Amino acid sequence: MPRKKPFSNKQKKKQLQVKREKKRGETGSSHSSRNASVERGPGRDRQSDTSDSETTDIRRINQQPGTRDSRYDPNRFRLHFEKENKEEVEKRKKISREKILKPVADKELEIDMNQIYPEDKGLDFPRRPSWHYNMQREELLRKEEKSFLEYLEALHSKNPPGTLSHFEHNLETWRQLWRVIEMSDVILLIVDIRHPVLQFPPALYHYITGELKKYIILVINKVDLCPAPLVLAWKHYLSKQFPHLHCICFTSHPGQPYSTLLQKKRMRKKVGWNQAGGPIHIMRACQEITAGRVDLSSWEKKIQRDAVAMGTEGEQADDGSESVLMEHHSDVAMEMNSPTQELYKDGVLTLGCIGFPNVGKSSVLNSLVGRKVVSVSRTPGHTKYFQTYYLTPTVKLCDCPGLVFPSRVDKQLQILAGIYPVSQLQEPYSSVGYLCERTNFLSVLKLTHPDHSPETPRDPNSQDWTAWDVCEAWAERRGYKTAKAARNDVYRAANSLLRLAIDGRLCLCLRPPGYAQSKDEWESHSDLGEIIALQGRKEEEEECGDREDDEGESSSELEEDNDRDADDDEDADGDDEDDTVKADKKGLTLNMFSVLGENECE
Ligand SMILES: Nc1nc2c(ncn2[C@@H]2O[C@H](COP(=O)(O)OP(=O)(O)OP(=O)(O)O)[C@@H](O)[C@H]2O)c(=O)[nH]1
Repeated sequence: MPRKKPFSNKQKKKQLQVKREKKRGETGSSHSSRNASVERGPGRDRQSDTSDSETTDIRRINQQPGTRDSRYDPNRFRLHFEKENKEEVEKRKKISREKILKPVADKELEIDMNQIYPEDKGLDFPRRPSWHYNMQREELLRKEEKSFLEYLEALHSKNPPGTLSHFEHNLETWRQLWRVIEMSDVILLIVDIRHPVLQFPPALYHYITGELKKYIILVINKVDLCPAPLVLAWKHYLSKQFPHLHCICFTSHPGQPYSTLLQKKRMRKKVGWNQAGGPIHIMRACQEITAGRVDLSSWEKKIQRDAVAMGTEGEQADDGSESVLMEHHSDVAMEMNSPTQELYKDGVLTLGCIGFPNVGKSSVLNSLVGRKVVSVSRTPGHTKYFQTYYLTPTVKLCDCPGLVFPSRVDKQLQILAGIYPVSQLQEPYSSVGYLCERTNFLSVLKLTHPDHSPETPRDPNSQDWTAWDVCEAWAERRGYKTAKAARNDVYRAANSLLRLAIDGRLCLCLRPPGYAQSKDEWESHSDLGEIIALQGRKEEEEECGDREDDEGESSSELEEDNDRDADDDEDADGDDEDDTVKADKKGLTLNMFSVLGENECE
């Protein structure tokens, strides 16, 4: 009898998952070829379902637990990124151990749009191929898949291996974008003020404003995380580059610069979502765009009501009891609308929130509504389905899952911008190195150099740091130890540092080209007061946050969160604070999404 092959639990799980997927396909439920994502590489023509497969060159991230509801697959819109070459990963690890970190010149933080999205590299995004109402479902799906393959081929023909950033390979998620763009009259494109050029694909701008002739309101979000002069400089740079944009600055957390996660949650619980800075500016931009074709007076009144309620402590701004949140689990592929359909249908303005993962789309939506209607998380790719919500009888909001467009940005910077779930990174150290070379990490983290090798003893006060040293010193400071050998858990420390950066607590802000020369001009600009007021700061506080001043919180404030550094849902069940406190009391890292594999690093 042949010997049985060893079969790991992981393999078993995968086998069961594949079986389940197959079964669903056979029963004719929503999981058939529509679920397919197309893969590049040796198996280029092959199509796969959403199950994990080690044989492909696409990595599927954010495995979600299955639900009893067999109508939809929670993993259908998982992030799909190209797998990284093993040797490349090992090489980067080695460099992180050996390369001495050197602060980069300020000039290097100035990033031009053309560096990220060079015009001649064909950095387009997948478009929905033409269709007509008489098409059969299967025919349409095949056509979309074929067109997606052609898109990938064209992209790779202009960009040699290793030059492209991580980008979304899940066709299902692109379909969600198509649908949201089709049904929206005005697009709210949301970017993070710390790195707006990364998240603003010019191809999308040209498609929406040029081909579809629709308007884009660029919501420059999280302005609480950047110094006001830099916010102004970015706003002017983007408006100049893209003249058809309506640029709006926004924050869901005004008045709380660099507050800890715990403070942020407590504050939100106390004051709710209706204290955001910016909804009125979005409303005014919409008034300008619609030019009286939609009656927006109900929205204006709502904002006034919210402002009054905010002044009356403890009062809930708007219970929104008449509004309904709809999750669209349906077959998006079959919901066909012409992208140039009649605008403002039935006198309703539909606003579509789109953007990269983690830029704060759901938070903007909650802030516009004035309370939590969609869930917010630090984990990128949290929003799974597009969701619609009536803000008022004449204003409909639509939240789209985050999408990563192809670009030529460094993967290290992409990770710091929060597009990749940190707990699932194969190699976090090079991103830590990237961060440290661009921030004043030593003064913020107050680290002591580890004297980590008896063969090459180093001066503990040495300024020669490698990325690995930083992680080791942070592990030592936070008491992160490996379970087996009780050595410093460097991987966990690296994850923790990256999360601090993504949350904006160790702040890395890019700058528009020429910022260093024109800094004085921005610091005395007449619009500065408006931005500072939006941030909820006082003028004298404004100095902080710049690289040469302070990159974030003090080391003790960073520690206040006490290990709360997992990829967690910020407001799961709306009862986040209690969970946090419980976790803090126990001194444990509570990973509500242990399924994400966070604990694997321990
Ligand atoms: N400091 C600060 N943080 C913010 C702001 N808006 C959102 N965040 C944080 O950014 C993270 C992501 O927010 P979400 O609203 O879930 O982002 P999203 O774009 O919907 O993310 P996906 O679901 O991945 O597409 C959360 O940790 C939020 O607390 C803001 O204005 N300021």
